[in-house]
Amino acid sequence: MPAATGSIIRFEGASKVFPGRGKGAEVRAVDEVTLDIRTGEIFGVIGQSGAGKSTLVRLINALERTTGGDVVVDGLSLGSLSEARLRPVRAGIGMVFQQFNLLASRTVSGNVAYPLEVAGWPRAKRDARVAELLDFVGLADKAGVYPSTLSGGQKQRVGIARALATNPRILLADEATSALDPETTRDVLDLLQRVNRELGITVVVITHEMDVVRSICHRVAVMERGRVVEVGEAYQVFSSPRHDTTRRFVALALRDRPSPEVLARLRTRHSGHIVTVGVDEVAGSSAVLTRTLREHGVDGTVVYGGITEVAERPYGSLTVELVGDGGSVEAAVAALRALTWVDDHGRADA
Ligand SMILES: Nc1ncnc2c1ncn2[C@@H]1O[C@H](COP(=O)(O)OP(=O)(O)OP(=O)(O)O)[C@@H](O)[C@H]1O
Repeated sequence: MPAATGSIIRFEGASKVFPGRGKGAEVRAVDEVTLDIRTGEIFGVIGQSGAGKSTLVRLINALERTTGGDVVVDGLSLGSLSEARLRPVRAGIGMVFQQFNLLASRTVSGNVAYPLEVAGWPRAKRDARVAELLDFVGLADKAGVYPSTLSGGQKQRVGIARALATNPRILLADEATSALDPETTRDVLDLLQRVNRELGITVVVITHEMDVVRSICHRVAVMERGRVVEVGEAYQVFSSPRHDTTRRFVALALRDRPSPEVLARLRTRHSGHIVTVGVDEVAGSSAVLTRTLREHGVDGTVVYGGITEVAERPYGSLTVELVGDGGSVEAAVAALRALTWVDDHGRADA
């Protein structure tokens, strides 16, 4: 993880209230959010549709202005800045969108060059920068083609190259992978990770998929109805979610724990004592599990589960059928409990 030092973006009781449409009530899209995003990190904002994620992120580049509180970017309080003084702040922030927003009438190079033209870069400098960016995103051979001929993943790479053109310190990615298939999503997430690591750019990722957070985010905020209901290190939030909304997102991303239906099927196939055991960096690995069972003379058969990576650290659970004599299974379960969390499903006939 890059060294995350001071905060580059700070929400200070920031609110955005939209007037009601027609006779409808006003919408508190962002409701008194206080939050720090640190220099050099990949920060995720997750929440269901309508939670206020897009609005929160649009407050960072002042595409939306706060109606209460403030947002401080690089030490500048946006609430007090005029439109003219916001311009250089916006130039230091790149943005990529779910629908790519490429100009169909321009080639790939033309799209990437666009913000440089707007910023008044001379032709030769512009061409060199575009070549460098296309090389970085792996599209040097597509410079002269039009966006309509590109795949979704390639379009998003162009979007990222364009967003990086003017050397921003911050990149905002609003559901950047939501229109992509899983394999292409992985490629684009890898690219965002390189943007962060190799260029030192702070990346803010908005998503409704915890899998995106699991793959690349260092820290995450969970939003619900305009509020941040949980914030922390991605690993911490995955391993001990405190809010119900967070728990639902985590369960969807990991899919490692057996549902009641799966458990019922497991019982028809396995008559022994079934437990689900947490596997994480602190509590050790599946090797610790195996050793503990061996020490108690208990046989363990993995019947369900999965171990994945959260923020590049191991995390998951294994559901195991335990078979042993006398009280050995109970003793083994007690020993496991001392190491990690254990969900004891018992025996089918218990
Ligand atoms: N310009 C606007 N005028 C009125 N209401 C708005 C406006 N923009 C957003 N909203 C409302 O603010 C709330 C939050 O919207 P926002 O788009 O920020 O949520 P989101 O979490 O990004 O959801 P999604 O993923 O569906 O975009 C929603 O109820 C939305 O209808």
